[in-house]
Parts: sequence; C-alpha cells; structure tokens
Amino acid sequence: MKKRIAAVTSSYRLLNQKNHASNRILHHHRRFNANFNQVIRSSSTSEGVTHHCGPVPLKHFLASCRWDLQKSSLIHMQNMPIIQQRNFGSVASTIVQRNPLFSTINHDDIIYFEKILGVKNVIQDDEELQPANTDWMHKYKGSSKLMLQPENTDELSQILKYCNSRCLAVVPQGGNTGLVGGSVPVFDEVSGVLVCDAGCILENLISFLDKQGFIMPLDLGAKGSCQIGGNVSTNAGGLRLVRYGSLHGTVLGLEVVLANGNVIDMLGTLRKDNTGYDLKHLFIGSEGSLGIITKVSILTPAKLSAVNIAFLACQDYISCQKLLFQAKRRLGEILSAFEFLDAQAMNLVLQHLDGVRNPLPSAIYNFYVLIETTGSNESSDKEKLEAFLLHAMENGLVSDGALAQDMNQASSFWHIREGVPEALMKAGAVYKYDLSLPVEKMYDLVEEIRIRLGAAANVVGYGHLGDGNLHLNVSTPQYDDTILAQIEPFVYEWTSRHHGSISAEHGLGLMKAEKIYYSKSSGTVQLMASIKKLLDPSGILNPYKVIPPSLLS
Ligand SMILES: O=C(O)CC[C@@H](O)C(=O)O
Ligand SMILES: [Zn+2]
Repeated sequence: MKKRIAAVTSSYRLLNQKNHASNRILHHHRRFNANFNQVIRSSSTSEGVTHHCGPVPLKHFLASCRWDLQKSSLIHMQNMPIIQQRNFGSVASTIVQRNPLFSTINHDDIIYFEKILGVKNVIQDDEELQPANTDWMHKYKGSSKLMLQPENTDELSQILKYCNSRCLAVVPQGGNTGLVGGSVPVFDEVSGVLVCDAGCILENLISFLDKQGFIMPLDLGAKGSCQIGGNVSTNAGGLRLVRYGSLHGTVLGLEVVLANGNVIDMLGTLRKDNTGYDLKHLFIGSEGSLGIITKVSILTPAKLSAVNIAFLACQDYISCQKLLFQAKRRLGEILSAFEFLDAQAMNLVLQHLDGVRNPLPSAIYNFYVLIETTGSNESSDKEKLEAFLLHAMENGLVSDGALAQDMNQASSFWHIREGVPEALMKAGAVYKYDLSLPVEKMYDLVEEIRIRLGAAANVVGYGHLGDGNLHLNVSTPQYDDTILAQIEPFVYEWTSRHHGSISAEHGLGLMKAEKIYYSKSSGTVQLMASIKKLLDPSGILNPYKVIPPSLLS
C-alpha cells in the first residue's frame, strides 16, 4: 500500500514541476477502493430518511378532490413560509381553476374507501395531510382533504375504478409519507434484473442490491425518501445518467393501473422484445397522468470495486467544457459522473451547510468539477485517471484539484455538489430552472440572467454537465413578481431558441404545463392530449399537470 502512495505522490510532483505554477497543486490523497456511492451520499432533501431495508409498499395517493364545499372551489398553489422561519413575504398565488366536472368527496366515498383499504389507510387528519399537500420547496400548496394508502395493486385498481366512475380526481404521489409494509423485491443475479413494488424507497433498493453485488442505474440526492415508482413516473435523471442512461433505457417492464382500474401487465424482464408498441414508455416520465405505476422491472449494473472521485477547480467555463471533452475520451467507459458548480453555488454551500469544508481553499475559482470513475481494474483505472489529470493540468484546464483518499473525503465531495439545492433553500426564495442545452452555450444563459437581474439576485449555475443539463437557480431574499417577470419568459425563450428543453429531468408538473410549447411542437402536444383522453377520458389522473388543461376540456 505504501509503495502505491509513494508512486502516486511522485507523479503529482511531476505535475507541479511541469506546470511551474505554485498554485497548481493537485491535493493528492491516497485513493480508496470501495463502491462507496452506495453508502455515503447523504440525502439532500429535508424529508425523513426511512431506514427499512428491502421490502417496502406500494403507492400512496391523494384524492385531490375537495369534499368541503364551503371552501373555495379553487386549488391554490401558494407560497408558504419556508424552513427556518424565513419570511418570504406576500406572493401572488398561482391559482389553478378547478375543473367543475370533478365531483367532490362525500361521506359514502369515505365509507367505500375504508371498506377497501381499512380505516388506517384512509387519512383525513390535517396534520398528516399537510406534508403530502406541500412540495419539497414549500412553494406549492395543495388542498386535498383525503389521502389513501393502498397496499397492493388490487386495492389501487378498485379505488381507481371507483374514482373514475365518480369522476373524483386523484394525485398519485410517492415518497412523502410513512410506509405501509410491502413485498420482497425479486432479483435475478445472472441477468441483473430487479423486479419490485413501486413503493420501494430508492435507498432501500440500493442497499438490497449492494448485498448481491449490484447497483441501481440511478442515484439521486433524494434517495432516502423517493420511491422507485415516483422515479420512473417522472423519469428522474440524477447523478449516474452519464454512465447508465435514462430510465427509458434501463426500465424493462412495468405494471400499471389505468384510470378505469384496469391493471396492465407489461412487467417484462427481457432486454429485447420487439413485439409491437413498447407502451411502457408512455408511463415513464408521464408524471402519473396516464396511469399509476405499481411494479417495476429494471436492469441493474454490476457493482464495480474501483471508485475514484476528483474535485477539481477550473478558471473558466471553456476549461470545464474542454475537461468534459477530454474526460469522455480519456476516461471513456470508467467515467461515472461529471458534475459542475460555479463559484456562487460553492459559496452558498459553504455558507449554509454545516460542516462543509472547501477541499480547495487556497484560492477562489470560478468553477468546480466533480469527476467520478467506476471500474473493475484498480491499477488500470488509476493509471487512466492520473494520465487524464496530468494532461488536464499540463493543458491548463484544471487549476487545482483534490482526489478523495477515503470514503469520508469522497462523501464530503459529493455532499458539496448534492448540497446545492438545500443551501439554496436555506438562502431564501429560489426560482428553479432545469434545462437541457448544448454544453457550449449553457453558461451563456447564466451570465445573461446575471446581467438582467444585476444585484437584485444571486444567479447560480450547476448541474450534470456530462448530460448537458444545467440547473439554473436564482436566489433572492424573498419571492418577488418583478424578478420573476425578468426571468420568465426570457429563460424559456432563450432555451427554445437554442433548441434546448425546458425540463431536462424534473418534469413539467404544474409549474411548466403551460410552457410545454417551448420544447414540443403543437402537433406533438396534440398527440399527447389525444393519448391522455384515450387512457383517462375523465381526466381524473393528476389533473392540471403536464398537458395544458385547455386541451383536455
Ligand atoms: O434543485 C435543483 O435545481 C436541482 C436538483 C437536482 O436535480 C440536482 O441535480 O441537484
Ligand atoms: Zn439534477
């Protein structure tokens, strides 16, 4: 072991000599050898982390229909005071006009649901409903008065059939509330295919697979509370997409309950099946608007033992781009993450998250890049990474860097990147944009927004550079409509003009349903609306989201 450290250290001395620049020190630490991704990344959400291993339940879903006619017939999505008692001021609410065709819940409905689910899974208590009615940012507030927690496909099917016949709208939801038991995931270790219930928490699946020597093909900051059904229905991207691709590639099959209660078995486990339309893709990323996913089969990659993480500083955005270009060529098949954050994002993390230390404290840099490699051959992976870093430093792409020497350091590097959303939440109000853009144009947008807003806001750019996915976040002390008017529609128009997507991985939801035309042709949106009407003629599934409501009336 000692020998290896000595050898590695000398290679970085060489680096420094070649660069003749005293500040170009790659802080080198002994590399470690474990697939620590599995165990160390902390959840960046504020939601409680559930530690049950393996089996977890099915879906939770909210009946979003109101049953108190005395109250307004509107569903308000309004800003709430957020965590840590920060005052967000008064904000103009986004108000969604309630579809008058939907029924309201009555006493007989409750009796029916209790008969199917048992009293404990029919929740009307305001306190229990509150977290489910509020999004993670505390920006949108629903007003559902009832939460139903079916424990299996059959219960869900009966409920949906009933809701459909009564024209009661429902909001499918995963990951927000407590668990209700469930069944054991089934795993085939030769093919690496996992079959599990939709309510399985991502982190539990990761632990389950870890024991078998496999990993999940997706990893998210929110893994401690998000559920695989929610991940698939929103086509969540995350930190491993650069290596394993999107869920459209790794999900092999689904079981789905349609709005009318019909259970559709598409739970194949085959990599190849060319027998006609591959309908599971309709449900991946449709945000619960076409059906509710109850089971998932997914291809899981083998867990590889050699993992390295480098935290690097770049002086300008062009260096980040060139670094990515080189990483794809020189690290090739072992590259498993390529993330970036700008100085503004770094400062927020250092300022707002407890115990975070800057691994590169000797100077202030404009950009930071986190590169992870995952491979099966320690020595050749090491050689590759070192050759890559040497080349990058010689060419002036990297100004400083640190290589994690153990799990704690690796964890602390990831914590910086994954902690950006949480730091933004703590900083005040935040306007979030999740954009796909050509990599070479991406940061121009951040700079243009910065100029537009001047000192009124802290404009932050970070994200999955390896996937061309920018998280543009604008942070202000409190929500302000004049700021919003300077960002939108500018940001959407800019993205559309550069042939990008206004939602790279977060979906459209309520926030962007009306903005869909910036990224999709009207013919495509019409076809989406036709499919929605075919599968959910009464429009009860997750109303007002994804497709502009006017197209469905
Ligand atoms: O909050 C955001 O803007 C991004 C959240 C998440 O997708 C991430 O990559 O950290
Ligand atoms: Zn992201």
